[in-house]
Order: sequence, then C-alpha cells, then structure tokens
Amino acid sequence: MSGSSQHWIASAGAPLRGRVRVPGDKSISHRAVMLGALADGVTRVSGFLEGEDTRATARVFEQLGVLIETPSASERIVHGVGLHGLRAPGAPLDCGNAGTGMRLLAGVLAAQAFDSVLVGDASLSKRPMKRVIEPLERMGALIESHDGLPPLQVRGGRALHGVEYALPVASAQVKSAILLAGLYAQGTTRVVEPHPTRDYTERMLAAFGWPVDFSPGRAQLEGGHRLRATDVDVPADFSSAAFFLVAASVVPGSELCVDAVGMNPRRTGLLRALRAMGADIDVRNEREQGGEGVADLHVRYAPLRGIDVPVELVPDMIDEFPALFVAAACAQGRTVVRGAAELRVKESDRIATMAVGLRALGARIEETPDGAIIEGSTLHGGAVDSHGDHRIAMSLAIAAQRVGGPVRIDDVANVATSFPGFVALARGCGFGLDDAGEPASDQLV
Ligand SMILES: O=C(O)C1=C[C@@H](OP(=O)(O)O)[C@@H](O)[C@H](O)C1
Ligand SMILES: C=C(OP(=O)(O)O)C(=O)O
Repeated sequence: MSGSSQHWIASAGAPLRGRVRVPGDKSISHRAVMLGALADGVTRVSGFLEGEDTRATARVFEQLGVLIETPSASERIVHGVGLHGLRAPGAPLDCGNAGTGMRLLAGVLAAQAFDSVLVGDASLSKRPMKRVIEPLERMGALIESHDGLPPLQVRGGRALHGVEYALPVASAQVKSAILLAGLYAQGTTRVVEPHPTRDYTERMLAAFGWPVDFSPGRAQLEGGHRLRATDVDVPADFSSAAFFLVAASVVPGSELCVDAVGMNPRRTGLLRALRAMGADIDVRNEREQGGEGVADLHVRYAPLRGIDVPVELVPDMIDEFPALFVAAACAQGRTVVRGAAELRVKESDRIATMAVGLRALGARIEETPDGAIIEGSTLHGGAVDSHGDHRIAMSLAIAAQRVGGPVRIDDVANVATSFPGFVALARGCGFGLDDAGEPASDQLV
C-alpha cells in the first residue's frame, strides 16, 4: 500500500460540530473472525470493521476453509469449523498491512496439522516477527522467517506444550499469539506482561466458553477445551474516535459528540492524557455493548497545555501517539513522550514520520530514541507524507485544521485499513479535507 499516489488537500475548515459514529473496533473485529472460525457453531458478528486489515483476516480464514457470509455491510456470519477443522491453504495467506492479523495467525497456524505461509504488504514485511516466533518455538512450533521478518513459513504437525512466558515488550499481539497457540497446547500456558495490554483475546475466549484466568498484566489457560460460537457486537473503535477528540480539542469553537465508543481501560490512555492537558471531554451515557463498556464522548474546544505523558499510559494509548503529537504541537508549552520506542516498529516509524511531518508544518519537535519533545507552535501549510501509515495521514489532517494555508498529505490510501469513510465523516462535521484520489492515468507523467 505504501507509495500510493492518493493524496489529500487539507486546510482549516469550520469549527467541528455534530455527532459522529466511527467504525467498529479493529482489534475486536480481527478476534471475532478468528474465534468464530475456530468455534463449534455459527457466530454472528455485528459492527464488524469493513477495513482492509480485518477483511484480510476474514479472507485468510476463507482460504483455510471457513465459510464467512456478509449479509450486509459490517455484519459477518462465521460458520465455525471447530478447533481442528481448518484446511490446508492452497496458497500463501495474505495479511495485507495488519500486524495484528499476522501475529495472531502465527499462533493459530503454529498448532495446525498443515504447513502455511503468512505474507504481508511492503510495510508489514518490515515489521518484527521474532517477538512471536521466539515464544511459539518455545512451545514446540517451527516457524521460518527472513531473519525475523515476513514471510513466515509456519510448519504444521508439531505437538505444542504450554509455557510460562514473560513478555519482553508490552504487546497484546504477542500475548494473543501465545494464548491462541495455548488452546492447542498440552498443559498450561501462562503469559506475564511488563505492563497490562488490551485484554480482548482473554475476554473473547471467555465469552466463547474457554476457561481463562486473567487479570491486568497476566493471563493463563489450559489446552484441551472447545470454543462455542457466540454472537459478537463490536463497539466503535476508540483509536478512530481519537482523531475527532483531538480535532475538536484544538479547533476553536468546536463541540462534537462521538457516539458509542468502546471504553476498555486498556485503550483509553489518550483520554486521560488529553484531560491532563486541559481538554474538555465528558464521558456520557456509559453502558455495556457486547460485554464491553461504551460511552458517548462529548468534546469541546479548550486551550491545551503541554505535559510529561506518564510512561504507564503508553500501552493504553499506543496507537494514539500520532494524534497526541498533534495535540502537543497545538498546546501551550512542552510535551514530553518517553517509553514509547514501540512506535518505531508500527506501520511506519511513527516517531520519525510525525517529526518530519509536523516540522514541515512549522512545529518544533525533537525526536528521542523512545519518544519526542514537542513544543507548542504556530503551524503553517505545506506538503507532508504519511509514508503509507493510516494513523499518520489522519493525524496530519487534524494538524491541517489549525493552519493558515493548505496542507497536501501524500500516500493516504492506507487509511482504508482501519477507517473506511474517514474523509466523508470528517468533512461532515466541518473538516476542510479534499480527497484528491488517484490521479487519472493520463495525468501521470
Ligand atoms: O492486539 C491488538 O489488536 C493490537 C495491539 C497493538 O499492537 P502491539 O501488540 O504490537 O502493541 C496495537 O498497536 C495494534 O493496533 C492492535
Ligand atoms: C499498529 C496498528 O495495527 P497493526 O499492528 O495491526 O498493523 C495500528 O492500527 O495502529
């Protein structure tokens, strides 16, 4: 996807107003397809994210012999084949741009009777996979890679055994890969994390009837049970809501409500950080949806001030740093981010791409190995590149709402991986944002 010629022209629009509903949670959508496929019975998923990442995961399970129906947009009916019912694929399994897809699938496939190959796009092909290969091999798996990078050749027919594994980095993807392999392992699989991470795999396994013992920072299960199909109602993705929370906080005169957002505490670190910066965000109408807390987030413009982002918040807002960097650039004073080296191995090196992008718009920002120091600045127009990273593209579009002149944002097609419909939703509430689309072939020189 990286290198697409699709670009946006963004500029300050109107104050942001109205109510928006962002698409379904990406993490939960991936897992709903995976567990639905491995369950006995039929799982109906509503609120499924129609993003390229989650569609890639659904296609992979179709290649593995699972029937997945799409009765309407954002709905899937997954005809589970049971834990041992997947079929050998006839071709490599393409995870697209999704680290979550590839890493969790590595855990599932390591335990199958057949060989498989996991591939991804140019960005995913540069992302570290040793972090899943190492613990899975300790469980008895055999996975070949290109020095820790995809493609992954996952060998089948291996008998797995449980392990106790202390994660070197806080990663829900690695934790989940180990737990999914643990479903097939002899004995107990136990994972301990350096900081608690999102617990969707644990919660969803429990909802599918698998006994899991978990609390923040640890999870444990035994092999040898069954998953029983259950319906999954996916809440709106906090990470997608984040762009609107920051945009309305930094555009004077804004007042916006983001409806029915998933509020899992392992996801809402940005809310705590923005409030510490002085943001005016009310959490209203808290309720449950499909076993997850959701709420309507009412946000009004407020002048922000810089903060030292507490290191313990980092895993709870890991995907929200590009947006936080924009809030920091629009704030009064200095914001310091540390303990976030993981940002360097996402869809792009998010510290470097945001530093280059914001600097091109006049921000004063200094990279550090594990974060950045950002001074509140007056932003101006310019040309920036998202490097094919969806969260960078959307964050720079927010920054553009605060500038005098237009901002050209290149390489934005990847936004469809996590947030299809972003441009229309953003324009609908006041963003100045034009989707310039792919140039016609006769315009290409
Ligand atoms: O488990 C998940 O669904 C995810 C975990 C996080 O990755 P890491 O596990 O690499 O931190 C996050 O960045 C990603 O967008 C989704
Ligand atoms: C890092 C992300 O996703 P993934 O790891 O699944 O590619 C993200 O969506 O910001």
